[in-house]
Amino acid sequence: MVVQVKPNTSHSGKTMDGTQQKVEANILLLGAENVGKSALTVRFLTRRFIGEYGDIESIYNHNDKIGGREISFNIWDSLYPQNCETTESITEKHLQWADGLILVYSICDRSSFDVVRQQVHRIKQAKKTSGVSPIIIVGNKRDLQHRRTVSSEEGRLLALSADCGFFEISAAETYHGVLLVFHQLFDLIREARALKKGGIKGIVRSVSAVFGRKRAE
Ligand SMILES: Nc1nc2c(ncn2[C@@H]2O[C@H](COP(=O)(O)OP(=O)(O)OP(=O)(O)O)[C@@H](O)[C@H]2O)c(=O)[nH]1
Repeated sequence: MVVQVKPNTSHSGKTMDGTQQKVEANILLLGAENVGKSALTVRFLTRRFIGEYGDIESIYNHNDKIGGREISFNIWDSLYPQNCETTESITEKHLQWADGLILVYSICDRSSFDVVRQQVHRIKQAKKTSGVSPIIIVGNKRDLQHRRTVSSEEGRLLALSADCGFFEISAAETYHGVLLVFHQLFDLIREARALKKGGIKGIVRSVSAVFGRKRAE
């Protein structure tokens, strides 16, 4: 299926009358086939796990509220090419579009963990000059402990060494873990934007906005 990609025009801020504008965040899901990329996406969109998803590559839109603010998520559920041993499937187009990335492997499929390792490496190489968008690595299918071939420690270490976030979840069992992944990624995107906009001052402003809000609640 052909995916139409609009240029990345995500922005945030206030409208002329001072009201908060909707914030947009483009999120790209990558990872080998069969790891649960569609399951994660559908869980986030509908709170449901439906079991079988078919091979459809799509960009979905989902509106959410975080800390009282309207967020418009555009979620690109990508397909990993069959019989492809390389990571050439990640194009500049993917990376330019994405404000943040979720790299998914299955805890019971070691080769899918290797794919994520290669993809992280490739993304870091490609974005060396323009700055890397935040990445969260997700070990999915946590419910299948008896078939585990990738330890939590290995996942955590990979994330640590590549400066990525890390979660182990089961899209099949819980909605909450999936929600945490998307919300944490959104926080990282906001930090990255603040840093781009105003250097360290931007981050301080963004942190104090969070604490200010927390105190008010
Ligand atoms: N046990 C278990 N099965 C899962 C979980 N998440 C997904 N699955 C199953 O894994 C299979 C693949 O899930 P998909 O979401 O289609 O995986 P995908 O990564 O989108 O696969 P491609 O479309 O081939 O890229 C399906 O049979 C799902 O039901 C999970 O957390 N636990």
